[in-house]
Amino acid sequence: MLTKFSLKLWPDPQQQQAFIQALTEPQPYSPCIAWIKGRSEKASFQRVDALPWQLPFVDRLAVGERPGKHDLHHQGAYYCLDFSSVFAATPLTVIRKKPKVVLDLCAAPGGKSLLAWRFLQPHLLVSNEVIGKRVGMLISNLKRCQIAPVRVLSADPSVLAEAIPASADVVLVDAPCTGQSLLAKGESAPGCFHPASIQHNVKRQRRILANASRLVVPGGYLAYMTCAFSEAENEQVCRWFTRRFPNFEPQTVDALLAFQSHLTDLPCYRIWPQSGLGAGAFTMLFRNTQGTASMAQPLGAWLDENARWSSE
Ligand SMILES: C[S@@+](CC[C@H](N)C(=O)[O-])C[C@H]1O[C@@H](n2cnc3c(N)ncnc32)[C@H](O)[C@@H]1O
Repeated sequence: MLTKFSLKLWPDPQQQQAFIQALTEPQPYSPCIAWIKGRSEKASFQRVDALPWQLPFVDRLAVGERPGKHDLHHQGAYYCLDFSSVFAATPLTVIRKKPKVVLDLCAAPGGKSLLAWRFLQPHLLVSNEVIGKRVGMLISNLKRCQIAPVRVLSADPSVLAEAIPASADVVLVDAPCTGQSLLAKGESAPGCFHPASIQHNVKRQRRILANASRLVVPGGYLAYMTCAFSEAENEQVCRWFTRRFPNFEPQTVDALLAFQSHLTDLPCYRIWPQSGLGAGAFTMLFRNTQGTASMAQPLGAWLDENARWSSE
């Protein structure tokens, strides 16, 4: 099934082989940390050279470093992530104006929330995780890293779209997906190449994006990302979104031009597992071009009533 899948992605047999090999013989990638406040002198990790587009508060470490074991991690000095997550969050660097509200719709365990908070410094971060049993780890990570001000919600995106429409300057959709890139980390992702599983995810991704579109203020941004490789869950979902919601304009990210997806002419960016940078990621940014006046709802009272956790 993997061979058939790779044929759809790559016309070139060498690329197909490299892709298959990255998934069947996983190699370790550089671990990565995002500093929450500033770099600490106490950390003696061996770093590898930063890439030109790497977020300035992120370090890539030498393979073999174990930053999750260090006291500084327990103290919340940094957050550990796969470099693919840093890549997926990089389109946020296009956003020049400090946002009032950043809403992360699919937030647990919290990596993208944290990167967005750290880079954009919003007046308020709202991190939502619909699956109840995943909310605890999200709160625990936000608390450990002392992210504030933040409210944590646990609601389906459709509920939020109804309750607090046009309320966020930036909405993140790090969508649930087939998780195909887990294989490149040596983890399992049962059924991840099965067409039925891909279609199930596509439907869910479209539904989340449609609801997300209602949450973005005019002039605001919507970032879509996954850790899947299938064209259906990525380029095709984005193509569907641009047709269905033409007021959402695709945004070019100059820093990522070298990562342009070869599967589309939309500004979609990808890290492939055979690049050696990370297990894999897809990312695309849209801007809501409908009007410029803010239609933001008075969020505060609704959040006070509905938040599962608040930093204040
Ligand atoms: C790729 S993970 C998010 C990772 C997270 N953004 C991070 O960087 O740490 C996708 C998340 O979407 C959640 N999810 C599952 N079904 C969902 C739905 N219907 N709507 C919104 N989120 C959903 C999953 O529970 C999961 O936590």
